[in-house]
Amino acid sequence: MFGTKDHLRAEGGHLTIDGVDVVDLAEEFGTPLYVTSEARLRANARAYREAFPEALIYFAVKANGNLALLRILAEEGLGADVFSAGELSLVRMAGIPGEKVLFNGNSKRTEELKMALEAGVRISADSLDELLALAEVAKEMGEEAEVAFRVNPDVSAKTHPKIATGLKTSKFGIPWQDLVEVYERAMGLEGVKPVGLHCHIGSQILDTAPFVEAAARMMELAGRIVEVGGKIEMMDFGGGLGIPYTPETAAPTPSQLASGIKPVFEEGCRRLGISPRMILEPGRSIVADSTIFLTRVNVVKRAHVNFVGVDAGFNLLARPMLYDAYHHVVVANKADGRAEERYTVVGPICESGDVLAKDRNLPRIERGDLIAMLDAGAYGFSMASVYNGQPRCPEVLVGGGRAELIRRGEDQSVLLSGQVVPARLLK
Ligand SMILES: Cc1ncc(COP(=O)(O)O)c(C=O)c1O
Ligand SMILES: N[C@@H](CCCC[NH3+])C(=O)O
Repeated sequence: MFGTKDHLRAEGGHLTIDGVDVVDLAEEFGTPLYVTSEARLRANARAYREAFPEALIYFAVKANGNLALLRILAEEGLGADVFSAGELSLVRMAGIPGEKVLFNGNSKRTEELKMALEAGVRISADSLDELLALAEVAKEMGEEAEVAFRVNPDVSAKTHPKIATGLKTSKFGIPWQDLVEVYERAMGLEGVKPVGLHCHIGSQILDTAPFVEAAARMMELAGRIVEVGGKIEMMDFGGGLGIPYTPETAAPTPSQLASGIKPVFEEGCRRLGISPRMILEPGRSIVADSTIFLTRVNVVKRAHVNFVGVDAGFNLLARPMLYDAYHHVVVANKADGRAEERYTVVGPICESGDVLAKDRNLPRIERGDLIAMLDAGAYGFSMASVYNGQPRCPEVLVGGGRAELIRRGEDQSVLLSGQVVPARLLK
């Protein structure tokens, strides 16, 4: 019933996650609620480790920054791709060692460069300007920064335009035509040690061909760097593997991705006589399907369309609003009910775009029913906000047959957090 998601079942009319009834979870922890299957998260991490046994897998923390989940991924041997000082702090707290971290970013602050150097992590330079700034900072600190270079390979990832990152019009990376020149420049700079190349062509990519195309371009560039006497210790091919959000979608597995890019990498390395470490940076394909998002029905309004008003909106799950993204909907307390009516599920936020799911055929819905949105683990909570005065919800981990709170829900005090009212306005 749930495709390859064997952590989800319909049992006695209720949706269960790893054998735990989600209707009970909603009672115990309240709604809205993010619920993650530990078993599924570990299985996803292992699928990558098995498909790429000789590579380093760096989890993209932007997909999900929950400490308990990062700790599980650290236990599974994963490193991390971080995109800010904040994400770097999180992975260090989760126990991911500095040598398994790459600090990415297209516009890093000086303090972030310093923090990365202090933490001893490798840095991906996104531009010549940043490289020069980094060299200065490193010299001042008496350090040498190990630097990879983010390449813009000008490859179309065939995904939603807002999440394609490897086209020449994208803000990310150094145009591939300029790369060798920048690398050579770095070779002559004090304070930096160039160690390899990095790319990331986009997210939710459902075909291995763009990855293969980007890998070929990266190996071609590695060849040109070797020709000018440069060293290549790492080749990071980024993340981006998509997942089947809709029941009709097919997505490549990590092992299919490996069949596509490994031959290009290995053949290139042989030809060039180099032996860099391969790195991948998956986010979505590790965490998305491990997590469901639960939200309670407040109202059913029969109007031009049948609206189901729930207690969570795009403040807590922004993907449908931002990218017209599809998340499969299950009525969790009627999980094996027959589809009887067509509904549009909307949140409580004061914007017409606050639609979580459009035109879905579902069992008959009434106030109090529990809606589960599937595949919510990536870019779900991590993109949540308190817009419209809505504090963020709790997160729960299901593992070993029990459920544990892994993030407390916020109360309204979060809305006051950091606010200062000048005394003159308090009269
Ligand atoms: C540099 C970098 N690496 C890795 C990722 C992870 O991507 P995904 O979650 O699609 O695997 C991203 C996000 O797109 C990214 O910007
Ligand atoms: N936030 C996007 C993915 C962006 C990836 C970050 N470069 C999503 O939810 O699909």
